[in-house]
Amino acid sequence: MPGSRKRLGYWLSQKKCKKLSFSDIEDALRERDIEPVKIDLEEPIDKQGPFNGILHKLTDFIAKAENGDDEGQKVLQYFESYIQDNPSVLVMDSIACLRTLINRYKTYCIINKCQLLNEETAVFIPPFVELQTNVYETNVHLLRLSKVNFPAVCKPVIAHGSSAHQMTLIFNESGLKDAIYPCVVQTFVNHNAVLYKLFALGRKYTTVLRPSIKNFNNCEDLASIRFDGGEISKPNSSSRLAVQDEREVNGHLHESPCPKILNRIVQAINESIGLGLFGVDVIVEASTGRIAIVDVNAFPGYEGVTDFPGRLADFVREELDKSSHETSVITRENGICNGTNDCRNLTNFRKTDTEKTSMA
Ligand SMILES: Nc1ncnc2c1ncn2[C@@H]1O[C@H](COP(=O)(O)OP(=O)(O)OP(=O)(O)O)[C@@H](O)[C@H]1O
Ligand SMILES: O=P(O)(O)O[C@H]1[C@H](O)[C@H](O)[C@H](OP(=O)(O)O)[C@@H](OP(=O)(O)O)[C@@H]1O
Ligand SMILES: [Mg+2]
Repeated sequence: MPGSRKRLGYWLSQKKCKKLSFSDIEDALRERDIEPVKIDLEEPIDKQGPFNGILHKLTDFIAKAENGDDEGQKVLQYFESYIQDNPSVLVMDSIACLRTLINRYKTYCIINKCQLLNEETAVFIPPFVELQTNVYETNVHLLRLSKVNFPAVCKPVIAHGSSAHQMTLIFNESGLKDAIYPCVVQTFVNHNAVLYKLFALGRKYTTVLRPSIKNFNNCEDLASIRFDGGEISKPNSSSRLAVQDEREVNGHLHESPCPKILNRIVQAINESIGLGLFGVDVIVEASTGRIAIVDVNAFPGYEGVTDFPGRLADFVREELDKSSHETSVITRENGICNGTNDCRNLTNFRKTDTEKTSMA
């Protein structure tokens, strides 16, 4: 029933709980009549329920499972079989959506199909290509075919996990020997070293300004540069790569992107990938003012979002209420279930891969 007391299972790493001050989130949830229960992944989940919803960040396990790791596969298997047996439990976010998101190439491809990306909105994804192995001639050919220009950023295909942020800036074709494979190579866009993080909860979001990589002009002869993609745009980044030389500034320095367009970007990603808790990293192309989407992150840090615990708790409450409303509508319309276990899933979080693709 919408408005009634709910039980929310959650699993976040200890590090993530600490970073988010999860005890504040627990208080905010309780204020909204939601009882948070930490899930022990080593015990059967059904014995820890019943749950109306589950909030989690299992991306590291998903990334490990993709790499064939036993622990990752086991955790996911248990989790997914629990969800299969309890389809009325709302999962924030669904494992299927996160599987897409941890692969940078798949994520870029899905967003690229959104109607939002056009000349009128001036939103784009910088040209990119997936390179599987270090075969120089093939890679040069693929790069040219995909219209990826130099400088370019080489990013690991898998976007989460320990080695997901090791990136290489390359300035010419011979730099391809320095990339770590498999990777996605993407044209580097000069943006005056400013990045905008859009921290989203469903369709609502907050914009936070961050440091970013400086401009590069006339740099065809530079040697490749390795960097940690996860560190450059942190609030207190101390990277020399993020220090903009005033002489290299192009166009207008701090032209903020139009909030209406940012709003549409968040909506498009919420719908096309089916995510509820996510961050979008955008930059403004210095020479044109166009907005480039360069990264989408699952359940990011939300650092800089005012009253994040309250906003997250409001979001969870709304989603749980929506979910129980949808469940009771199916019950009335089909007479197929009793409102507990038999209902089909309706929300974005639980769309199947086929449904998601057709929405893109
Ligand atoms: N196409 C691009 N053009 C210019 N700069 C870029 C581009 N792509 C990424 N960057 C820069 O590289 C940094 C890391 O890129 P990206 O966000 O894709 O990596 P990440 O490791 O997934 O980071 P995180 O997950 O912490 O957001 C960005 O913060 C931005 O400064
Ligand atoms: O500055 P933000 O909040 O974007 O930093 C995020 C980062 O973008 C990634 O989402 C990280 O997730 P992983 O790639 O899965 O490691 C987040 O790490 P986490 O430890 O908070 O989950 C960063 O906060
Ligand atoms: Mg990322």
